[in-house]
Amino acid sequence: MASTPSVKKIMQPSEKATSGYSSAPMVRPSIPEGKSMRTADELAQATEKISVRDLSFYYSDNRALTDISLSIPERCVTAFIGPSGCGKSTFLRCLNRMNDMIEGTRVEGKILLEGQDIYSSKTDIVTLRKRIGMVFQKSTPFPKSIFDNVSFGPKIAGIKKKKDLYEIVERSLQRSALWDEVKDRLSESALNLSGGQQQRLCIARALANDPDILLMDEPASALDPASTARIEDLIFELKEQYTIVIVTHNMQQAARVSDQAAFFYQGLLVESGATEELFTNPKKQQTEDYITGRFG
Ligand SMILES: Nc1ncnc2c1ncn2[C@@H]1O[C@H](COP(=O)(O)OP(=O)(O)OP(=O)(O)O)[C@@H](O)[C@H]1O
Repeated sequence: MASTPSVKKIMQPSEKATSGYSSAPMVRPSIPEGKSMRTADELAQATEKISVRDLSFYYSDNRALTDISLSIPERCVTAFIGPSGCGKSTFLRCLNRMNDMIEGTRVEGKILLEGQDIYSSKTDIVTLRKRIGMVFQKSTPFPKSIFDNVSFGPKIAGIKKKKDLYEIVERSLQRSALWDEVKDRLSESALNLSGGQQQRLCIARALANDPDILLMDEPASALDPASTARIEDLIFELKEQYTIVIVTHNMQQAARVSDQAAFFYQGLLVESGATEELFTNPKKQQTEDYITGRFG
């Protein structure tokens, strides 16, 4: 007989003594001025790219996500925030079915991509993962040339002509803001690039598959401040063309790059909304406590 999944409860602020609360001064992340961040009204009017409905996710008998419902607007940046272990990465991986690769996992509920349930038996996973590219925390270039790294996906997809591949490589590297730095050394090993360049190469590799959604799991957490700033600028530029979902521990980063933010805690979506509002006037005390650094 299957055992009952464990259900985690939300910690109340009154339990702060044992829940990672800090006595450090509260610091609210500042919303940068002059950046074209979508307002709540604009988000409400944006086309819905992904609709998550009552999603629960299990690692064997352990429920890691409970009844998540969230709308992800097209051509906007949505940031998932929350303390370690709250389920941000698990949720991100649900969006392109990367969790399918982990044995014993199970999903309840629906994720609709432009109205089509990605967990339907009719979904072709290869096509889905081409449409929804992913960039990880640690850059993972193959030990091959810069050109081969970026052209890898298109080659697998059957594109053979050198000229076509070159065009894709050039376009992808331009979009990932790396072209000018590498155009004269495309045949050099990707492993010779700096950490920040390698991460932009991985973004180019994802873009080469011509996705319309990019999932990014802590894409800048291993980088120095200058490389982080480049990735953040890039995310801001890419949202003109792509729907972007980013997991970040860094509140300032979420405030700088995202239009919408979703705060998770212990597998629950506590609150989501326009970043500007969530960071200045959250509806829930828990959100306020987290974004001002009182716990987590
Ligand atoms: N492969 C796995 N097998 C079993 N349990 C897992 C697996 N990956 C994550 N979990 C569990 O699921 C829960 C959510 O983890 P997840 O990595 O999604 O959280 P997170 O918010 O992304 O954390 P972090 O910010 O530390 O990366 C945790 O309890 C974690 O232990």
